[in-house]
Amino acid sequence: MNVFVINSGSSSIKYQLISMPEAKVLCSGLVDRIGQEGSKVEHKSFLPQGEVKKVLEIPVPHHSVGLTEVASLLTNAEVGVISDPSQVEVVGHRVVHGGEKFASTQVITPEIKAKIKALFPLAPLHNPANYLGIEVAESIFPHARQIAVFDTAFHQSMPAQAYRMSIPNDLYVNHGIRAYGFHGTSHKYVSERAGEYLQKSDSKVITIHLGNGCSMAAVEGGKCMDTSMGLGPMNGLIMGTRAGDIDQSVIFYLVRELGYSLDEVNNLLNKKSGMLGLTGFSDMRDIGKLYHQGQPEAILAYQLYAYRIKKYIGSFAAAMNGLDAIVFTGGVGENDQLTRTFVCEKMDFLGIQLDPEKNKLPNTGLRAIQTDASSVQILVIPTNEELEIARQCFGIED
Ligand SMILES: Nc1ncnc2c1ncn2[C@@H]1O[C@H](COP(=O)(O)OP(=O)(O)O)[C@@H](O)[C@H]1O
Ligand SMILES: CC(=O)OP(=O)(O)O
Ligand SMILES: [Mg+2]
Repeated sequence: MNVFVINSGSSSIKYQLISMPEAKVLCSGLVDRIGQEGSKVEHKSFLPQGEVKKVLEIPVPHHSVGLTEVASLLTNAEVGVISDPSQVEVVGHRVVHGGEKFASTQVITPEIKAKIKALFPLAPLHNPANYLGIEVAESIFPHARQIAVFDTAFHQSMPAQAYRMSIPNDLYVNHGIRAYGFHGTSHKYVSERAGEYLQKSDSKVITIHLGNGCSMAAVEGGKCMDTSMGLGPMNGLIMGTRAGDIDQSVIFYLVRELGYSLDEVNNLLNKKSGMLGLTGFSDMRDIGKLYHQGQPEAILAYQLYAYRIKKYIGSFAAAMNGLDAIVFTGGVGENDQLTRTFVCEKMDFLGIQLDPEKNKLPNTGLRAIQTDASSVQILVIPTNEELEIARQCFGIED
């Protein structure tokens, strides 16, 4: 069964065509900078004769243009891996917010689409792009079953003490205001890999997903017990452009004293804050270069970014009453040695001791980077949200 997995972001689409159940990746790629200057499609096909790459530097004004280009690459004479779009039997969509309705993968129906749409205000950077991806895929692959895999699903196992907020009960009961958590597909995938590696069914693991969006999860015996994101994917860790946890007073001050509208506050905290607000850059590679040049803002930004992660490690270890492993994943977690160094510094009281040499190992797969004396394992595990989505799609089709 061919599953085409689409991970639509606000300005990018990541995709993979995966043949299940053997989990063979036929092709993969990225449509980047949608609606901006310099947009492009980077495509890789895994053909019998080897890997073939194709880069299209073309205007991609919106998601439908990007997905139409990708669909034609699937059947392209040079890099194509199928002969007709009807050979895609399932399209698996990453949908960021599923609210309290969806603890599992769903076949997309008009009702499901309406629910995804109703959650736009809670995930304004993500759900609209996910919805658009579904509509475009329905027109390009009309014969395929469209399936949604929700970022929130893995976190539905959290106990009430982790997801409820200390505000009047009515706001939860009648309006669903609670913590939901995100990046669940990634936290699930890497925590399962960690559990297999540790060979311990009741393992206590903290997963640290550091991409453009960043979040952490406390996972005990394979179940999520707590996570750093909440009602929407804004709070918790410092991210590329999002502030993460912030004192509520700041919002009132911005509105009452500095004349911000609520939309402007939302835009500030989602798109202009985080590492971008601290350094002028959101991409960790740029900030890493500035750090090595000794730029004070970049040094402070690294300190803040890591300090927030350390605080969550401490609180999640306390919440689980123990810790077997911490897992770094996502573009930054997998690749940035400096972030891992900062995070693990002065954590030996918890049994976390990084081996600086092992920390330099290339990102070629799962690796353990702690010293022999470290009682907590420090793992780097490349995430694979697309494979996890394909598995879940196959699971409900099977
Ligand atoms: N070699 C690297 N060193 C440091 N940071 C990296 C490296 N490669 C990617 N990153 C960072 O990873 C982040 C993107 O991560 P990714 O998981 O792809 O994000 P998302 O899926 O949220 O778009 C960017 O901040 C980027 O700078
Ligand atoms: C939920 C979320 O923050 O996703 P991303 O990291 O892809 O922006
Ligand atoms: Mg991501």
